[in-house]
Amino acid sequence: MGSETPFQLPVVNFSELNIQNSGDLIWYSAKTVALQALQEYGCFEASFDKISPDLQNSVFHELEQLFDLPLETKQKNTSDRDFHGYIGQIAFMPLYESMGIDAPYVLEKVDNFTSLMWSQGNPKFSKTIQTYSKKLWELDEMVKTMVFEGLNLEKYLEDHLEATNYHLKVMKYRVADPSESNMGLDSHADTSILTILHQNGIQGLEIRTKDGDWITVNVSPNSFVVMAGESFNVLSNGRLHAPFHRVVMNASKTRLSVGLFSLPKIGTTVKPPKEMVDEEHPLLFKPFDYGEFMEYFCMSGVKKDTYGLKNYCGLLN
Ligand SMILES: O=C(O)CCC(=O)C(=O)O
Ligand SMILES: [Fe+2]
Repeated sequence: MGSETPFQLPVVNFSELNIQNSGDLIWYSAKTVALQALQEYGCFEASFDKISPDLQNSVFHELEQLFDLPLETKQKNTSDRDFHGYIGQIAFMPLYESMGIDAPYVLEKVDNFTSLMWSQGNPKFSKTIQTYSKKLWELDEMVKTMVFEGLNLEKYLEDHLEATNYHLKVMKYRVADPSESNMGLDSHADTSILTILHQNGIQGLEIRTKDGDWITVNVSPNSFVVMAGESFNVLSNGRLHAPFHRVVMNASKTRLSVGLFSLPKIGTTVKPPKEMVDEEHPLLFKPFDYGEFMEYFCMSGVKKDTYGLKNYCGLLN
């Protein structure tokens, strides 16, 4: 394991794009690259100057302050949903800590989180995270518009977006002690529809290709990694690849990262539109409910290098 060849993911520039101009040639060429990359690698690098370097610096500055809070404070970030609250102090991944905020583009939601962390409030934190999340959300919608257009599923897009929830996860990976493993986060595929990742300039993300090789993703400064999760794999009836990925901490500085996860709303049935199923593409999954799947997923224990959703509702297991 771990051939770790330096590798450049396909890059898509979203800076000049907006959904209103989806008839333009630049939209079309960006869409072609994005869709191909999601099919081949399950991810691509996105540049998006609507999130300026200044805003990025502010986000990571605020996150430094957040992770510097006492553990008892950070542990006030609880959730009735698995994996949505504080995660950390885990024996087999000691470098990792994370916290989560649902619907992070809603100021009130971020404020609720902020007031748990700082009893006197912290308007700067709230506003920075909300502004940033709203822009990430725009990027998420552009990517989904491209995928739905590219797969001729435009007529389903609106309902699909309506049936989606968003969760922002903020993460910290500390530097490993000499006696510790440098594995920051073990290999997994996201269960989300799409995940948009962003880091503080410290590398560490690795992706497993369809051939099983691990590649180090050197993300350019100011760029994002857009990645398909298993829910998109199901929705596209296998067309989009959900890559296994992990974080390896070879850096000598703390790595901070952020992920905007889009997730199917609990109580909605996820299944591919009928256009995705034909003789050449037999149905690969039973329809599923994300909430019921998560219950199964947590009960059965998260297993390294295993597709949870495929295990749960795959028809060809
Ligand atoms: O920190 C990263 O870049 C990756 C995080 C990740 O894969 C996850 O939270 O699912
Ligand atoms: Fe992930």
